[in-house]
Amino acid sequence: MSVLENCWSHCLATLEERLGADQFRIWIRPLVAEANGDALSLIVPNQIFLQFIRDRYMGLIEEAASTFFDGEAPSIELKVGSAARKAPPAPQPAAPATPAARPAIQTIQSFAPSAAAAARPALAAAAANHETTRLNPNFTFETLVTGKANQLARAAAEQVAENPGVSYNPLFVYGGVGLGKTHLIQAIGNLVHQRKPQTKIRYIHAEKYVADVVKAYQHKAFDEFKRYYHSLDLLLIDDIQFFVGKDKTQEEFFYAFNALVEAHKQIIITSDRYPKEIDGLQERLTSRFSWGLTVAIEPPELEMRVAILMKKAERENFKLDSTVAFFVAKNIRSNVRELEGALKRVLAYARFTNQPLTLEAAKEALRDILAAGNRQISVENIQKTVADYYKIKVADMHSKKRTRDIARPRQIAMALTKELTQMSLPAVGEAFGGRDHTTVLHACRTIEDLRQNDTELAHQYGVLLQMLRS
Ligand SMILES: Nc1ncnc2c1ncn2[C@@H]1O[C@H](COP(=O)(O)OP(=O)(O)OP(=O)(O)O)[C@@H](O)[C@H]1O
Repeated sequence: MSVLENCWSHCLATLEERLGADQFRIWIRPLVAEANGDALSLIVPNQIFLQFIRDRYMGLIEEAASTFFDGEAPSIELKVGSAARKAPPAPQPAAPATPAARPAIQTIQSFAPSAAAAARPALAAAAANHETTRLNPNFTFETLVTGKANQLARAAAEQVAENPGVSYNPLFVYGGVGLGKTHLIQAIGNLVHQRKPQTKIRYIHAEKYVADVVKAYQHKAFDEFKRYYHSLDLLLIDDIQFFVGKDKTQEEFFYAFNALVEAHKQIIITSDRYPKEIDGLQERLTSRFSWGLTVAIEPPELEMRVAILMKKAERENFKLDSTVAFFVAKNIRSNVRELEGALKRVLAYARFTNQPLTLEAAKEALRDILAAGNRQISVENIQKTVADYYKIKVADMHSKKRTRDIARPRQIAMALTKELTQMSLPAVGEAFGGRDHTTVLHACRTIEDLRQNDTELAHQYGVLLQMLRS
């Protein structure tokens, strides 16, 4: 191996660690390195790729190369060429699980009704419902794409799956609609089940838990209800905000929570909000929720959205062109569920019309969604949404006031406008009381920095993004 080849191997190892497996596989692995005199040429498959690598990853590549040469990076050039691997090597499509190997849907242990309970028809029906408790076998860590938006949450989840009941109890995962909370916590359930099939795991949506409490109440079967829930090893409870206003449910859950945590059994909870923001949950519950670890899942950034699209397309045995993936990811920014919906639509369009999946075909397939999206997001809409959220006046978006409680929301609104509209910096400045474009740039940079370093602000920004895109 030449020195430059060695250097590239070093870069690959560093980048894989820094970027995570999915982004690495999609963006870095297709690059082919060639020594070109003293320079290192990286051959990329197409112009879009080239631009993307230059914008997003060149800094990291140069940094990695310079650590190899103790601070003296070789010159690195990007070239489009046929030597590059045309596409990320497609993983083997998941082999269809044979019933004997693994059932398509895995049934997890549930409580067995007592003879007396079974004799009561409604409770027997409730018990039968428990029998159908399911974890989705597709919701695994392998199928979960990782990026900045969820890497902390994933790391915590993996640790909990390694050592349930030990590291963080409860693990509380929060984030907006369709960002992968259910996927993540079911991945924990699936991994624990795979490693220790005898573990008593229960995944339940909070609404279903409420219904179970109601049934136990109607049939005076609280002892059985308690026996069942208090005997679990791992309880995954999804969308706990549905407990709001349900006092009896909250009381029962409080007992279950205490019993399980005392016995070092693991509880994992999701919600669309930070625990203390869930109005209508008893204080004794919200305070317990922060005993363990609370982690957020944020809306995915562009690279992660592209990675998700590529991965989902691969699972459908479809080789998605990166230009098309980019186009979809740039335009569908609200959440992963919608991204999946858009991908299905694009794939279906190509299949039905029997056309190759070109950029034009993708534009056509998503025409109405894009038109609706573009209609909704205007600077006025952003200013109003942000002002309402922070309880300030819309007029403050245009005013000269500089107090933090007004200036910060205004900076957030400017950053959102830059992100969600096609407006130029001067146009954004104009819309915010005739400010200079440098003020807008400063606002965007400040908010970008705060999003990296201030989790509360990052969460608020994520919520606003979702509100504006929905
Ligand atoms: N990082 C990711 N990688 C791959 N797929 C993802 C990712 N995040 C979300 N998804 C997919 O997006 C879809 C929606 O995710 P999920 O249901 O877990 O969201 P959620 O946050 O629980 O939503 P809700 O708030 O509506 O309950 C699922 O099909 C899931 O597999």
